[in-house]
Amino acid sequence: MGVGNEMRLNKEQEKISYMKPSGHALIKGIAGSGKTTVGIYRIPFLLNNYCGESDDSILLVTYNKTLVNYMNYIYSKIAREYREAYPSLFELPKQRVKITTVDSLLYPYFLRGAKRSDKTYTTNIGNGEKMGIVKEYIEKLAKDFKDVTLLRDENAKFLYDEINWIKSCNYLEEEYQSADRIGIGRHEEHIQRIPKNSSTRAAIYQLMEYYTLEINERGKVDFNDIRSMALEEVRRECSKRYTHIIIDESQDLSKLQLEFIKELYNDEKSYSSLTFLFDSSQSIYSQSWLGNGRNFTSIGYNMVGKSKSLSKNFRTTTQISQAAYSLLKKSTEVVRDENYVKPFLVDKQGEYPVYRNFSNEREELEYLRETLVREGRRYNKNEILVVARSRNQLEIAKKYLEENNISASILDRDNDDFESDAVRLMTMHSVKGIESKLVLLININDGVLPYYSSTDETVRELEEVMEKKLLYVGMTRATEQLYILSNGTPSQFIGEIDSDYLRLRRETRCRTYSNISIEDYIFSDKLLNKYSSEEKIRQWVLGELIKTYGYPEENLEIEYPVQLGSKKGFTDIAVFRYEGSKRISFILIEVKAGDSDMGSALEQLKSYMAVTPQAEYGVATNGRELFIINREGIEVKDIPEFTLEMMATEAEETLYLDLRRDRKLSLVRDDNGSGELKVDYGDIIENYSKEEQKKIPIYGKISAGIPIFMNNDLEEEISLPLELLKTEDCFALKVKGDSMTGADIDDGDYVILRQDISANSGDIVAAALEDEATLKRLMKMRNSIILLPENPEYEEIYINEQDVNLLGVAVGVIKRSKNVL
Ligand SMILES: Nc1ncnc2c1ncn2[C@@H]1O[C@H](COP(=O)(O)OP(=O)(O)OP(=O)(O)O)[C@@H](O)[C@H]1O
Repeated sequence: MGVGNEMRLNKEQEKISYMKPSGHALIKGIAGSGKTTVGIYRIPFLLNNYCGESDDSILLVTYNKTLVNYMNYIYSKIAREYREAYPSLFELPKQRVKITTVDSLLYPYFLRGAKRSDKTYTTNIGNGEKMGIVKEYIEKLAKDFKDVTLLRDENAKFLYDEINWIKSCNYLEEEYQSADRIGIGRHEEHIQRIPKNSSTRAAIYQLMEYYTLEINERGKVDFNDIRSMALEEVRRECSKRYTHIIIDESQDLSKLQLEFIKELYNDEKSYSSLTFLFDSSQSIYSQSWLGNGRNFTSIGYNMVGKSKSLSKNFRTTTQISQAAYSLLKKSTEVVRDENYVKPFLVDKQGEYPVYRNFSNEREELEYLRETLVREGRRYNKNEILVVARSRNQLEIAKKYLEENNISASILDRDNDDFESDAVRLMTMHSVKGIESKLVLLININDGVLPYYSSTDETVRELEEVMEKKLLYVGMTRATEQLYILSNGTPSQFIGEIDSDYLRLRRETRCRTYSNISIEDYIFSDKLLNKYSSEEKIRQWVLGELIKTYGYPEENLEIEYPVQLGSKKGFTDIAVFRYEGSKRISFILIEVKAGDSDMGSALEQLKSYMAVTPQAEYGVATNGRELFIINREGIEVKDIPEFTLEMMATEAEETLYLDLRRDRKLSLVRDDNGSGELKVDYGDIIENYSKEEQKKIPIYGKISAGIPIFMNNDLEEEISLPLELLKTEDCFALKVKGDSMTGADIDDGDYVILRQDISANSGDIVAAALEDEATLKRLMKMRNSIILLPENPEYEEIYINEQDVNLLGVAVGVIKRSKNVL
């Protein structure tokens, strides 16, 4: 979570933060929905109201040291900022409140236990030594368990994970034999990782026992030994218990850790509380107990009637949320979890995530460097977070950046300087719970993500789900802008993110490359070689011109001839606009196959533009890289979107939704110089002379889906019959977003609004919310207003009547595309 000066808890969050404590409770919430926020805000509330006795105290606990550091950092920041406004709220007697990790609570008990048994242990055991022991005993056991094919050297890493898992669950052998592995065995069709009651499980259990004995004999312990010894010790005697415990990221705690926390809970007071903050979509460890689908009853709590959900992501922009959810949406393992919370989009306008693929690591690093320099103009270094799957990849990136004079620092459990003036680097696992304005996920390659610990198919299927959640965690860390980079073959998960939500460049509308099937090719009768890889790229570009930029097919041409001296050249695509009936090829596009060098493509493009004086823009792309230049050959952000003015005006036909009369009309503008407008009412066609029309101004975009900044720049004008507009003052806005699609209002349409400051229930209105504007259907309640989207993916906006600044009431819509109705 971050610190927003004006952050106010929403209703759901307020209810949870200030609810009367009554035993155990479950707060489920999607990434960024304010679970940690609620946890932190609940502390002063509990302290002031439910900590009356001298032994009462509060514990906020999680598994991850970095997150604890971060929570303390945020907590003290909030305390500082809000102390003046709410002196009582943040004046916390420190000794009554503890924010810490489970393991640091555990450790003293482990030490006490070791002392009691007169033993000294060291945790100094490296991965090499661990694997060595596992392999040694695999060999021994393979002789006794001849039918167990898993007992092979190459599965050592997997078997080691399994050992860890058994230990983290504190299982006896018969419990392990009947345990649902990874917890998703609840659904019959799900695979058991290893068959229950099998000799394979017997062998693994024995391997676990041998392994533990061996390391203990060497005077060493691993984390699970520490935890289980501590659990034994705390059960013998607990030295401090807490009246209120809040567990953040509870989905990722192991059973041992959860059992330990239970021992610290003083449930004897009438106002005691144990709160689990939980998100099944973010469980990223195989040892996670609850996050892998296990019911809370498995740790002794029945959550029926005790759970609440937070479903709005306040952290990321709508665009980043859409991309992140699209990754999880198709994963049945994730969405069928009984604790899965369906996310709702929050209107928070931003830019789409950028996805780039490079041929090698060096190119990717260079792009990372360039991006950091470019984005460094908008963000401080410590607002930038680079995230990779492994520590090793971070080391490589850090080295490269530092060689290029960009200070970078790897944040981990020992380094929690969130404010230092350096780009922050973190692994995907340690970044959980944390956020940053700009996030760059690097090395999202095949072989890196998903990472498999075994060649066993069933194991891989299960690990795949976890690895997908890991990418989801990474993506949902960005509050403003997200970049996803890969090199070589990209991770399979990239293809699972809906390409609608990815862009090749920031500030360019063009979506990332996606494969179009040959049956859907356009201009297919004109294609010389349908099967070429260049054609794939061209079809993707054509698709973008039509879907993203709104150009009708009539405004596009392929193999457009240009005269180069005595020779004829052919540009791959030309985009036209019309001035009256004059056709102007104002964008020329050169496409190349995926691995082509862009230098020569750019040269070719420039030569074509040089002999085509009307060409204002040139585009060159190979699907991976995209260059957009102007006539001077200088790179520009984007090509223009299609506008009605670009149509051939001799028969410009548009569709108009008359909202007042609920009818659809066709408008045809003649180009005989008279400016006459013909309106087809269905039963009658009327002609309107110029004098019978009214010019209305079109302002900058409004968001139907996403409130965006109002832009007062006058863009252009539109003429409509006076009869349709009546005498009122009207203006038009261009719609952006998809939250009103149920009312036939789509992205790129023009909505005609009557300037007004009052509206009736049921009207579609444009309203300004602070500096932002949004198009929604208005409903009046007693003292408040609900702004309703017409798309089930979006949530309604509740607002006090006096806070609504009405811009206008929609009277009609000019459709961008005439094919939609
Ligand atoms: N009501 C709100 N209004 C505006 N911003 C909010 C609100 N609630 C939370 N936020 C902000 O949203 C971000 C995410 O909050 P928080 O970290 O508490 O979510 P979380 O559910 O714990 O997320 P995750 O599980 O992804 O770590 C933070 O920046 C927080 O300040």
